[in-house]
Amino acid sequence: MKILADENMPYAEDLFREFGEVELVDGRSITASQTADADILLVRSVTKVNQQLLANSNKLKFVGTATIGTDHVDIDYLLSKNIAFSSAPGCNAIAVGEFAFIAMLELAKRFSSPLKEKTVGIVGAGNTGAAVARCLTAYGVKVLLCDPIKEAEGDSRSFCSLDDILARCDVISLHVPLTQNGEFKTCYLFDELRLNALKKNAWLLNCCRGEVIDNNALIKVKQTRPDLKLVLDVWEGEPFPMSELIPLAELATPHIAGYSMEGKARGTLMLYQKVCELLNRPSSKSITSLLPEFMVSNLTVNTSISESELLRIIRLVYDVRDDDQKFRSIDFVNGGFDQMRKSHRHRREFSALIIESCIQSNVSWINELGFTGAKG
Ligand SMILES: NC(=O)C1=CN([C@@H]2O[C@H](COP(=O)(O)OP(=O)(O)OC[C@H]3O[C@@H](n4cnc5c(N)ncnc54)[C@H](O)[C@@H]3O)[C@@H](O)[C@H]2O)C=CC1
Ligand SMILES: O=C(O)C(=O)[C@H](O)COP(=O)(O)O
Repeated sequence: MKILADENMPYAEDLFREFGEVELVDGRSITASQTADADILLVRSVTKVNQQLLANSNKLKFVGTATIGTDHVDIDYLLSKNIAFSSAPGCNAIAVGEFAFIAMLELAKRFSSPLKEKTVGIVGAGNTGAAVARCLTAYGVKVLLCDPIKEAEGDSRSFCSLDDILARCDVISLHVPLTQNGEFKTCYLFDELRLNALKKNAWLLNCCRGEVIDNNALIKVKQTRPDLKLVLDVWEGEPFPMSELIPLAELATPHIAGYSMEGKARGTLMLYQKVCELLNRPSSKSITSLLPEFMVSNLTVNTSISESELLRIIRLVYDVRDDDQKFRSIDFVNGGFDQMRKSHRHRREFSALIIESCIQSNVSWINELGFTGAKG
């Protein structure tokens, strides 16, 4: 059996070699001739999986994307060809949630404007949106949710309209899939009108898909609204973001909000489990067996923790400023965006750090944030 996998999919060889020969390829430039003799195709968000790519793929039984988003896959085409498909829902939701929370703490410090005093609006209350909300709620920040689809489905959480979010929130974080049609389409959900409706001094974070914000409109609005602060992890036209937009963002990164080692491992593992199911084979692997040891094991906190101290602890696990700084210096024309993503293997989730607190009042919120509590 031949398994063709994106080379930017950690642990693909370790997990899939039990099924046959694993060939690693550049996902961005994968061709129809490469997929022609594949039985299993494993991709990430940079591969457009469609009729053109699969024109000669007569043996293909399964396509898996180790991502949450599926806007790069023509799922109807796969269905029509009887090719099984799976994405990895939720695999990197914790990573995105922590990334957005960390970015908010960084802005709070940079502008001496405490996060705890803000109201944060989350647009899209699925796996990633809920993960951000979990961090914020654990930390005691007021959160409003906007998700008309979940609301219509009868989800028991309370929801606001997008207009409400725009009017009431100091911080807005976007967590919707990219959709081109329908009543709730998200392409250019944030157009010039909505961008101009943001509250004075608002912070806008985009960790979902670049096209959810009209990037040209964002450049235009930002020119007359220096009060707005932007965190942009995703960009229209990746891997070539608009060069004028990058300096306008406080934090700018190359679509790596979901790139924790844990998130990537979970994504690959979820596809491995799907293939086991498809082939009727037992799945024996777990993510702990895949992950390397974290550089710090235990941390003991002796006092109550201020916001800037929390950020100092978090920077031990992941310092987003490093990625921001590197991003601003990469050579976009010569593949810098993808290179930075491929070599991104340093980030861990909060759970990698075991925190013991001598102060009882710290314990529950530290654990709710996702850090691991010390055992007895
Ligand atoms: N930057 C990164 O590295 C990553 C980006 N993503 C992106 O984030 C997106 C969301 O991921 P999840 O939260 O896991 O997906 P999800 O499917 O769990 O949740 C998305 C939510 O958005 C809601 N929604 C759809 N249209 C909406 C609209 N017009 N207004 C408000 N809510 C709307 C849906 O009802 C759903 O509850 C993915 O589709 C992917 O494109 C996901 C992971 C990593
Ligand atoms: O899961 C998603 O959806 C994402 O956006 C991924 O985190 C993006 O990673 P790549 O698939 O582009 O490596």
